[in-house]
This record gives sequence, C-alpha cells and structure tokens, in this order.
Amino acid sequence: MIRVEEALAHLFELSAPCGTETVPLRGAAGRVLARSVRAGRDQPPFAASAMDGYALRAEDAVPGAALNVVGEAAAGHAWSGRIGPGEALRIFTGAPLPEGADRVVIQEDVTRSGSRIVLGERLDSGAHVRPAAADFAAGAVMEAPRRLRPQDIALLAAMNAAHVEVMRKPSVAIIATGDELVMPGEAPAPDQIIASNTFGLAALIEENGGDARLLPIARDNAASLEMAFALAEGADLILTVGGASVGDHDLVAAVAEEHGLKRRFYKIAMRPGKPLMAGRMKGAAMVGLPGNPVSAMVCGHIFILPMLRAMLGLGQAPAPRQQARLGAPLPANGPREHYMRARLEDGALIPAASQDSALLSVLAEAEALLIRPIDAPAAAPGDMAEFIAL
Ligand SMILES: Nc1nc2c(c(=O)[nH]1)N[C@H]1C(S)=C(S)[C@@H](COP(=O)(O)OP(=O)(O)OC[C@H]3O[C@@H](n4cnc5c(N)ncnc54)[C@H](O)[C@@H]3O)O[C@H]1N2
Ligand code: MOO
Repeated sequence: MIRVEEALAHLFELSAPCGTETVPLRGAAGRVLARSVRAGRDQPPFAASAMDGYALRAEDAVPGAALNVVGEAAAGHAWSGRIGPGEALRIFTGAPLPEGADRVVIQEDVTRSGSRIVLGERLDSGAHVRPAAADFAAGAVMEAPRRLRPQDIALLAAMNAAHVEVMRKPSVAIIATGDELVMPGEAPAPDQIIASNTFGLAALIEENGGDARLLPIARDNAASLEMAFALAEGADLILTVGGASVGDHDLVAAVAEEHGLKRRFYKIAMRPGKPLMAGRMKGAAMVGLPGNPVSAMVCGHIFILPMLRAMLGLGQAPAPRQQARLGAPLPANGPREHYMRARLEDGALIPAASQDSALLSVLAEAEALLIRPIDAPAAAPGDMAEFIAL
C-alpha cells in the first residue's frame, strides 16, 4: 500500500496537459483560458458621463448659476463641440464627455426652462465622470491559465475578444463493471442494482471541465471488459469502476494488463478507496476505482479532480484542504488515512454516524470529507481537523 501523496505523484506523471483549441466566446464559460488575452483599446475608450444630467466646466458648478444648454449627447451619439464658460451640454449616462467639460451635474439638481438651466442650491460634490481607461487600458492582459467564470467572460467581451484559445477538454471514458449492474431506468432483477457512481463521477468530471463518456456496462468476463477498453480508445483518461479488489470476479487488472496497461501502483493506504490502481494504457492514463459507490466518489475528489486540473494546465496540486474544529469526539485512526463523510454545523465538523462506503445517502448529505491522518490519536470536540469541502 502506498500513501495518498505518493499515489498523487504517480497520477500527475500520467496527467500531461491536453492541447488547446480556439472557441467562440459564447462557448468559453467554464473552460480554461490557454493563451493570455490582451485588450486592443481602452475601456471606456473616452471620458464618459456616469449620470443623466448636464456636462459643464467644474468652475461653473456654482449653486444658483444659470447656464446655456448648447446641445445634447447620448450613449453612442457624441457631441463634437467644446463647452465654454457659462455653457452646459444635456448629457446621458455613457455619452462621451465633450471637450471643455469636466463635471456632470445630475438632472435632479437642475431646473430647466427652454435652453436655460439654473443649478440648485445644494449640488452634490461628485464629478460623475468616468475617465478614459478607468476599467482597463489598451494592453491590459487577462493571464492564462484561468478557469473562465461568467464575470471573466464579460471582461473578455469588453476586451473585444470574440474567440479565445482554451485547453481542450480532457476526454474521460468511464466503464462500470459488474454482472449485478443495470442502468438507471431499467428494470433490475431481484439480485441486481442500479449503476450509480459512474453517473456521479461523470457529473463531477463535467462540472470540473472534463468531457465524460459513459461506456456500456462491462460484465464480469474478459471479453466484455476487453470490448469496453476498445471502446475507450482515444480518451485521455480511462476510468473503470469496480472489479478492483481480490474477489474471483475482480478482473479489471488482468484484462487491463492484457490490453497494454503498464501499472504504476495498486492499493492505497486510505479509507475508503484502498483497492485503487493506476497506470498508462496505450497513451492514456488509466485509473481503476473501487466499486463501492462512496469509495469511487471519494477517489473522484481526491485523485480524479487533481488529475483533471493538471490535464487542464492548472498545475499539480492535491484537493484543497481547509481547517475546522471538531464538533464530536473521534476514536484513534488506524493505518489508512480516513476520509470521513461529515457535515458542518456552526462551523464545526460532525462526522456521519455510519462511514460504510456503500452509503450514497450519507455522502449526499455530507458537506465535507473530514481527514483523519494515519495513526491519528483519539480527538476531542474543539480539536482542529482538516477537511475537503464537497
Ligand atoms: N477479501 C477482501 N474483500 C474486499 C476487500 C479486501 O481488501 N479484501 N476490499 C474491500 C474494499 S475496501 C472495497 S472498496 C471493495 C471494492 O471492490 P471492487 O472494486 O472489486 O468492487 P466490486 O466488488 O465490483 O463492487 C463493490 C460494491 O460496489 C457495487 N458497485 C460496483 N460498481 C458499481 C456501480 N457502478 N454503481 C453502483 N454500485 C456499484 C457492487 O455492487 C458491490 O456492492 O471490495 C471490498 N472487498
Ligand atoms: O475502498 Mo473500500 O470502500 O475502502 O471500503
């Protein structure tokens, strides 16, 4: 058995960054920017009014002053003259400020009659002008790599980037194995169950920038598994689920090796997730996950997401850990790092009553994986512990 950190180091060696592709901005949300983007012009490209009102010279913004309105500017409709002493321009939010003006008086502070305005007795002190390049200047850069959030997409649009170069989505083929499995929606025989964790893994992968492909369920025989491996060809990462343990029907390792797997490790000092294997298989990374539904999902968080991030060019880092105090006592831990399903109540970690790795209902209620180090002594409420947020 190797430790989680050691396993991760092997997995990162199997997880080279994927190539890049150019996509329209509309398809770029959630993708990882692969090439930095440079703004070609200032934003705003001109000093603009921030309010609806009257543009004038700051010296003329005197309570009670009377001014002549000499024209009008609106967003998209600049006024090309120059504002002189005693003059004002009717202006709307977003319109270019005319030459000569350096202040906007909001219309609430103005009384207008015909082409004359009189300023009120109490003027606010704001200039209400957005200077040119206040948001960003020509040459400003959005640096890659960066996972593009909606606000990043808006900024890229403002930078006039119609297309962006992003990392190709790592393609992940997922193979459920087992004679007992049927797909959700099918009618299971009394001794069958529904394939579940592959659906969770696919969702986890897609939520984190991968392209998941659920292959047909492989049965517990070599021919069926071989067919699944053949269908998985072309994927960057091949995941099998189940058949990883020591039972007579656990065939994944043997068949994968016949199919070209060069195994890097098998078995990890962790709970759940012990019977995990990984290696390289015909140019792809291959990870054999344990079949217990919670084990497969926990391994998804601990191993598959870090691999995916590495393939997306986001660097090699384990799942981010946080700290919180314990809200319940914990017994001493054994020789495997334990990832306990837990809730956070008033900021304190409360482990679920059952840590059986078959219980998806417990995982669905969990907000955190509370990490118990190898051979950790018993812990008391109030002690600090590390966790991974789910
Ligand atoms: N004698 C031993 N037995 C077991 C050991 C061991 O060390 N010695 N390890 C146990 C541990 S830990 C785990 S975890 C499991 C993992 O076994 P496998 O990876 O071979 O998984 P299976 O036997 O195929 O399935 C386990 C369990 O999970 C269900 N399953 C499988 N695939 C799915 C799926 N896609 N969706 C939902 N449920 C699935 C399957 O029906 C079994 O109930 O081995 C222990 N045994
Ligand atoms: O991976 Mo197994 O679930 O450790 O029980």
